Amino acid sequence: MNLYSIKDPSFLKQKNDEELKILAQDVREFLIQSCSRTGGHIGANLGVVELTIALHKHFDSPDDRLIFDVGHQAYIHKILTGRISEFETLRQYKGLCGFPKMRESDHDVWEAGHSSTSLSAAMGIAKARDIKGEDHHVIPVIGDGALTGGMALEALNHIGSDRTNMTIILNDNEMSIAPNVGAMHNMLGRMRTNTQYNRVKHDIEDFLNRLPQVGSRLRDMADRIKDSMKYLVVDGVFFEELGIKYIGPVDGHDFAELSNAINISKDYKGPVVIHVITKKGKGYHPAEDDKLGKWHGLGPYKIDTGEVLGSKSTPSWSEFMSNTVLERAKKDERIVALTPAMPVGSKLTKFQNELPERFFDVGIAEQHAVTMSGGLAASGMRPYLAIYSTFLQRGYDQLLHDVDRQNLNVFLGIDRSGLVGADGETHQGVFDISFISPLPNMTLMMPKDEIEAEQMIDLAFRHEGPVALRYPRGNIKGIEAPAPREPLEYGSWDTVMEGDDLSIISFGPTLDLAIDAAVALKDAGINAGVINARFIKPMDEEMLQSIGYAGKPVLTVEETMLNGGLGSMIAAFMADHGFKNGIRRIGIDNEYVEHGDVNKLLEDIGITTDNIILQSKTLLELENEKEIKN
Ligand SMILES: Cc1ncc(C[n+]2csc(CCOP(=O)(O)OP(=O)(O)O)c2C)c(N)n1
Ligand SMILES: CC(=O)[C@@H](O)[C@H](O)COP(=O)(O)O
Ligand SMILES: [Mg+2]
Repeated sequence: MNLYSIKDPSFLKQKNDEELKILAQDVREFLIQSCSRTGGHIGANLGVVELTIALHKHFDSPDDRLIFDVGHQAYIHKILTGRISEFETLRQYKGLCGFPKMRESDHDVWEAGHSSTSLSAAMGIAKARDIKGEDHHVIPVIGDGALTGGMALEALNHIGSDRTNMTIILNDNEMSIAPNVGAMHNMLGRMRTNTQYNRVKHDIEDFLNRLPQVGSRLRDMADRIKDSMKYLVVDGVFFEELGIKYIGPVDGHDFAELSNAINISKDYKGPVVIHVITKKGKGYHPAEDDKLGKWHGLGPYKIDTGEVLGSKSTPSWSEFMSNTVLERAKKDERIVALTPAMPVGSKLTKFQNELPERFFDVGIAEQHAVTMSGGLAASGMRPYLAIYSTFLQRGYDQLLHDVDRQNLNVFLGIDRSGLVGADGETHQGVFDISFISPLPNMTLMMPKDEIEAEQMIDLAFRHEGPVALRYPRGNIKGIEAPAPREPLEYGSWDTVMEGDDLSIISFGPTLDLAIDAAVALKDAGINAGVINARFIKPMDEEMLQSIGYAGKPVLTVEETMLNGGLGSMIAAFMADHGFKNGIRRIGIDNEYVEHGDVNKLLEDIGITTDNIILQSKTLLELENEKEIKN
């Protein structure tokens, strides 16, 4: 069929299974073609083509509420709700979002990007339905990876005890981004292979139903036999014991099985989980055969070979960090590495292969990862926890209460610090400075290049107390065979360009923009100094005092939120010490930054060389006006 003619999912009601199969084929073909040009979460989406079609056929979205966990697998949902023509702009600046987005469609009733939120959201939506006396279905769709997240378990605990009516779709493809891990994953594996329990249970139910006159004592006895069967034939009937009816396992690529399971669930009063077995990457060989998680989400690729396009000149920051830590770990047995489900993104697979006994992928469990790092440190180990800036948000209390408060030697590698681009609002790594800097014992750094990063790694493993090192998405500079540098002086900033007219203070990738601006300003007769504020906490107070006494205006440049960023800390320092220097700050002002090419986003925000030049000039003009008035 012409997929471009789809306006909403209502057409599915008339389709039989054979027609749905053809539709699924067309959708797959479209996804493979379209994502080869734009990139995106192709593997996850190819796995849920039939499932999403079946959900839209049997439920009535948007009255019935489909809630996609993480939301990276909602492309088919977007196609079926009339958004196919926007796929050429997927994850691009001002284009279609890679996750559900309420402003795009009424069918997107919940937004996400972070994992394991769907069940709590579903509980809230279902409770509101019940309080308001409404009558619609609530259908959270959660993956086996997302089920390893603590929030999902907290929600199940509530849903099961409350017996709230909803249909939970558990999409089990045995993969998180990497192969899934953990006891929950092992348990699902046993359920997947154990169809015996369901068959026996079904046979008994069938038998009882066919005997309408059966006496209550006989029925009670049969029910007890049926209940005890689960202990005999299944390792753990986790969901049923929680009070959630379990239907499955269901072949997630078979429309008849899916329809049957969904229809049973619709008649049931109370919570139901349908355990759907799918194959990530289904229908496209490179993605289907992927055991490493590369095809979970990626950039444009060549369809015939599966080759990922785009040149890679230097190693990524993640690769550099993980490999440098690995080299140190080979010499220091106290060093262990942890990741909450991101061994692929954080490039820790080499560490995992070479030192498996000192590597922990704990699943999507940021809170656990942070506190476990604390536990390791409390016992004399030197844990390195690689964690994306955006996902560290979920481990904040653990960072504060468990790690920082106890002043433990945990080394956080804060991956994807700064703007990340295509994933957008939910994933920009721009809040960590604001939430980490108030923690009294924390050291927070960001290097300007990999040489400085090496010095910081060295410092982090020697330092007593928690240390966080931010590094961006993207690649290192590839500096050739540098001379070994002196160890970093703790808390010291570095003057990279002298200049008396004003000080431009920056760190990390934006430092280069500041240097370019200062060079251009020199040509315009303005003597701008540039300072590398490589320690965000503690700040170099000696240097700030000297700037303060010199009365130099200050321009700060950072790819983070202004509220709580370095600029605001410098402004507070100046005010607290009675300095009246003029200060301007460049950074992100009180808004969420959407998806798109990082350079375009930086331009929108004003984190550019041109704007640094402009703001420097404005700052100096304002200072001159101030002087004239005085
Ligand atoms: C809190 C949080 N941690 C980590 C991630 C990164 N992440 C995105 S999808 C994903 C795997 C999810 O696996 P699953 O739920 O099984 O979905 P699948 O991709 O297999 O369909 C991970 C780890 C995230 N989005 N949110
Ligand atoms: C959906 C999700 O959270 C991840 O798949 C994320 O998109 C990975 O981002 P990177 O590509 O930066 O590793
Ligand atoms: Mg999965």
